[in-house]
Amino acid sequence: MPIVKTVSRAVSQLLQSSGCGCGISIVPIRCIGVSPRQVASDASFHSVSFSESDHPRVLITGGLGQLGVGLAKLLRKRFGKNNVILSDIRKPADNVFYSGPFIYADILDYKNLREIVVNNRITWLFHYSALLSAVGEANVPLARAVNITGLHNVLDIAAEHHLRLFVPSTIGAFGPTSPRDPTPDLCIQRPRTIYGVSKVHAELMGEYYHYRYGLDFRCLRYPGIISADSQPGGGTTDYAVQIFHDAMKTGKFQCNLKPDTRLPMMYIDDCLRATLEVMEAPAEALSMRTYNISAMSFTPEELVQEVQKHVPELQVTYSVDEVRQAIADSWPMNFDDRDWKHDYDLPELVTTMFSFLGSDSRIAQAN
Ligand SMILES: NC(=O)c1ccc[n+]([C@@H]2O[C@H](COP(=O)([O-])OP(=O)(O)OC[C@H]3O[C@@H](n4cnc5c(N)ncnc54)[C@H](O)[C@@H]3O)[C@@H](O)[C@H]2O)c1
Ligand SMILES: C[C@@H](O)[C@H](N)C(=O)O
Repeated sequence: MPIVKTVSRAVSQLLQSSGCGCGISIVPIRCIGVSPRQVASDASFHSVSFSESDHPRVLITGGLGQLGVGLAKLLRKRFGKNNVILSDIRKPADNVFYSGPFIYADILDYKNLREIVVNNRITWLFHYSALLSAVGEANVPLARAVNITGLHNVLDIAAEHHLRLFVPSTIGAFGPTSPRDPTPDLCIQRPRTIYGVSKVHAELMGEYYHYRYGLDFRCLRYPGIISADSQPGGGTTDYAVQIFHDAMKTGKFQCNLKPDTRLPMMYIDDCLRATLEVMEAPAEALSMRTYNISAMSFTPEELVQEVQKHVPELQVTYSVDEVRQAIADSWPMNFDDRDWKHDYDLPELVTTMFSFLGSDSRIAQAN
C-alpha cells in the first residue's frame, strides 16, 4: 500500500481538475438552527484545559470498541493527552475514563456531534463507530442506521468544519465476485453483508465528498485485527482473538470457522501505526483516498499450530457458524497492499499476544 508516494502526473491533474479545495466546493451545511452551547455536550469532559498548539485536536467516535482505546493511547503520546477525545455511547471503564478526555457522543445525533466538534475545536476525526459483520447481519436496521446514517452525519460535519476525516473500511468491503487471492485496491466490490455494503458506501461517499467539497477524507481497509487488551465487537474474524483468551483460561477452544478458512489478519500495533501514517501523510502524497492495508494471512488450523507451540495442551474443536462461514467464504484470502511494511507476522503475533496476556510461564519447553 503506497500510502506516501510520488503523485503521478495523471493523479495530480485529476486532483487539480476535480476539487480538493478548489472548483466546486460548496460545503453541505444542514438546515438546523445554531444551538446554544449545552452543558450536556461537554459535561463528562473532565480535566480539560486545552492549550493552543499546532497539534491536531482529535475526536474518536465509537472509541470504546476493540480499536479505539489503543488508538487514543497512540495519538495522546504523539499529540498530548488533552488533544485527543475518546467518545462512545457506552460507559467507559475507570482506567479509560481517567486516562484522558472522554465524552458521550451518539453519531446518530447530528446536533450533539456538531456541538462537540465546535465546542472542542476538533480538527481531526477518526470515525470508528460501526456494527461489525456478524452483529450487523443479526440486526440489519441498526447496522444500516449506525453504519450509513451515522456516516452521513459524520461526513457533513467533517465537510462543514473542514476536518481531516479517517473512516476505516475492511476486507468485508469485498465479496464473492472480487478477486480473492490476492485482492487489489481497485477491483469489483459486491459484498453480501450490510456491513460490507455500508463500508463500500463509506468509501464512495468519502471519495465523492473529497472531489465535490474538498473534504480531506482518508480510508484504510483493515484486515481482521488482533489485540490482547481489548475484545472484538462481533465480527467474523473474532475467533482469532478468542483463541488466545480460551487457551489461557480453559485450554479449550471451539472455532466457529472451518479449519481451512483463510483470511487476512493484522496485529493492532501495525493497524494503528498505518492509521497514523495515512493521517499524517501530506495530502499531495496520497494518490487515492482508500487503500488496502495488510500484514499476514492464515487459517484457523495454521493459527492453532502456532498457538500450540505456546500452549501444547490446547484442545480445539470446530463448530461452524453458518452465517460467519458464509461471510468468510466471500472475503479476500490475501490482501494486496503492494509495499507497506508491517512489523508482525504470525509467529511474532502469537508470541506478543501471549506475553501480553501474561503467559510467559506457559511457553512450551518444546519450542
Ligand atoms: N476490529 C477489526 O477487526 C476491524 C477490521 C476492519 C475494520 N474495522 C473497523 O474499525 C472500526 C472500529 O472497529 P472496532 O473493532 O473497534 O469495532 P467495535 O465493534 O469493537 O466498536 C464499535 C463501537 O461503536 C460504538 N457505537 C455503536 N453505535 C454507536 C452510535 N450510535 N454512536 C457512537 N458509537 C456507537 C459501540 O458502542 C462500539 O464501542 C469500525 O469502523 C470497523 O468497521 C475493524
Ligand atoms: C474484518 C473486520 O471488518 C471485522 N473484524 C469483522 O470480522 O467484521
